[in-house]
Amino acid sequence: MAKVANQPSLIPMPFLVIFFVFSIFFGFGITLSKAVSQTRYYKFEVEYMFWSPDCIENIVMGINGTFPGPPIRANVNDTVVVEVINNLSTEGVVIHWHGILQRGSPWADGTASISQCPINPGENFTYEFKVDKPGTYFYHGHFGMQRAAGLYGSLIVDLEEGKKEPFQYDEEINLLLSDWWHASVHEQEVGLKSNPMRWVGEPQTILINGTGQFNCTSLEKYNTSSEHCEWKDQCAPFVLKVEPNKTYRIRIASTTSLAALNFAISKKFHHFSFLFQNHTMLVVEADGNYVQQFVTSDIDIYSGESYSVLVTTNQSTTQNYWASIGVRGREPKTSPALLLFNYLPNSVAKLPISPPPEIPKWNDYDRSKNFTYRVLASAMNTTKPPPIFTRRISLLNTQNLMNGNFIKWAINNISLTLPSTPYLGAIKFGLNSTFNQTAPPETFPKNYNIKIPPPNPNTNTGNSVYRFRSGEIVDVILQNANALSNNTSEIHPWHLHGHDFWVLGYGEGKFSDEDETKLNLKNPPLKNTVVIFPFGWTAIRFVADNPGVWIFHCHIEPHLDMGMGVIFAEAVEKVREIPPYALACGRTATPQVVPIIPRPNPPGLDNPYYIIWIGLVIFLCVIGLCYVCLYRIRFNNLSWRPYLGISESQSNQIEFSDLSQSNPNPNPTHEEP
Ligand SMILES: O=C1O[C@H]([C@@H](O)CO)C(O)=C1O
Repeated sequence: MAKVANQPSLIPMPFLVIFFVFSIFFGFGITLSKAVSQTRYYKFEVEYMFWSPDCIENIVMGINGTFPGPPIRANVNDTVVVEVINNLSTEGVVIHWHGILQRGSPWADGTASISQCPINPGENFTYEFKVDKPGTYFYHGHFGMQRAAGLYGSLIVDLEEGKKEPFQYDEEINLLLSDWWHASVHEQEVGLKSNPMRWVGEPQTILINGTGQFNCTSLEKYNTSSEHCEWKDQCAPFVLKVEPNKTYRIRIASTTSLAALNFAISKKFHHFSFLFQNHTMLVVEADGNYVQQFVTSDIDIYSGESYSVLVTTNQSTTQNYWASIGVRGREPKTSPALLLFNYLPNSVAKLPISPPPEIPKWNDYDRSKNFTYRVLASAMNTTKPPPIFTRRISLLNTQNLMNGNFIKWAINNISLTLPSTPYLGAIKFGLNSTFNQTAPPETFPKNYNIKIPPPNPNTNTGNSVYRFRSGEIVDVILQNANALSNNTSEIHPWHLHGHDFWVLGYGEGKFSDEDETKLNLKNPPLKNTVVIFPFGWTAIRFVADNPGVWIFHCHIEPHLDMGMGVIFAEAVEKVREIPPYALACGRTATPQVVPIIPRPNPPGLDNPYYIIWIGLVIFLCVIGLCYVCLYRIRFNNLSWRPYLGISESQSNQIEFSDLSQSNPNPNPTHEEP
């Protein structure tokens, strides 16, 4: 009788066990990660439409028939897919996702001439990007002055489900602030390019989530019995219905074309303070990064910035209260917008007994600096700046003349004019003739006097690029200077695409060696937009670790239009796929019909429950398979033997050593004694 040998396995046992365990983790890992991260699909049809943002009928650039565009909301690690359909009759369009870093998707940054070609009228383009950081963001047009035309909306990224913010609140309110002109952006743009230049002037109205009231004091507006101010839907006064003794997270983002704003919630230190409200704000987030929390009665917010503040409704419940939003940094000609905190169950018609909080004086720069300098990184922000830089670029901001007459803004005496071929494609494919290959200046003359108008008021225009190797640690010193008029220097909020940067410091006058020693490497805030104050400097640091082409520019829309920006190209050789339609213009256009980027999977597949089921089925199958293998091996039910050409009965007679033979004898003659 043949001795039953220890059963060998076709697949060694340890391997099977590893495979088994790995399958479980892998199956579950995929299932869970898919279940928690989703793809959020949006379809945006961009069109001009009649609208009355401030009760005066005008034309706005709306999305899906609404102004501002629909809010986008996603969780960290989600993928956002936005199909943009251009329904404008005669203009191209692009949409930039402000504050989203676009790691691995530089083509989706939505910047005309930089990351892509404008989407032609009647055509569409699908943006697809991952949101990897929680925070308060927004999106807006980035072609010509389409942001000023009203092409914007908010974009909020929440933490992954189940994760908690490091602060507590009961409810959330989302405010997107903007400014509004009655002159069309076409008129504004032609004015800026004319000789003599026709400046856009101050905005007519400040809008809160797209509504404001022109030429009608907001107080009148809130008085529902006022005959002077018609109460129309599209410009209804902004009312925040709040419940007493709750904490609200107010997300505030500014997409203004020009105005620096102040959001004031209370009036401090007044003799009759018992008459006034004393709401306070606790600042907790800036540009999608947690900050060292501090209490304030008002915040300054520059175009391109965002904040989250916590407000507790702890005032007398018998009243309603005002908050005001007014202009800072430029002599205001625009009345502040008002916002009513309607303490429920009070009627909305109950006007507050305390007057609206006053906006600080527009040119009280010390106050502005005091606020801005308080924004520092929270101790929780573990990303510290590298201690040294490997490259420093000093950018002198001047207002200047071009060809003797045209007014421009210039950086190191170059006023940016964008090329027709997007840089991303041009650099990736080595199309050197599409833009100036001479490197732009890394600095400006040491003896430049920033206190006087440019001595040689004659700027060049240009489109050259600062190129960075992967991993370079870049410091940029933004140096402000006197504009064309004597004793004038303006505020500029600078925004960098593709990165957050550390704000290492601000200072007065010209940046010096002494300033260098005072830079903050301990807790500099991470931001995507930072201000330079008049006649001052601001120092930032970032690591060039995001392959792509990114614009760094003044977020004042007319200033960018007048050339106030530079182009950073980072390790473009590492950029992988660029959808062909993104490059279907200029020298990157191909002669044949360019396919439009295929639509991703139908939304149903991304339903998390569906994915859970698929994952579960795969998991059960793997378990079943492993079980069958292990069972058969363990209990000698060797039904796989036929695959080796062995019958079940014969197989029982085989010694362990026989299996080492490559072709076991089908008619064994040898028997155990
Ligand atoms: O760029 C600008 O031009 C005008 C003014 O300087 C010339 O009219 C202004 O206020 C700006 O910010």
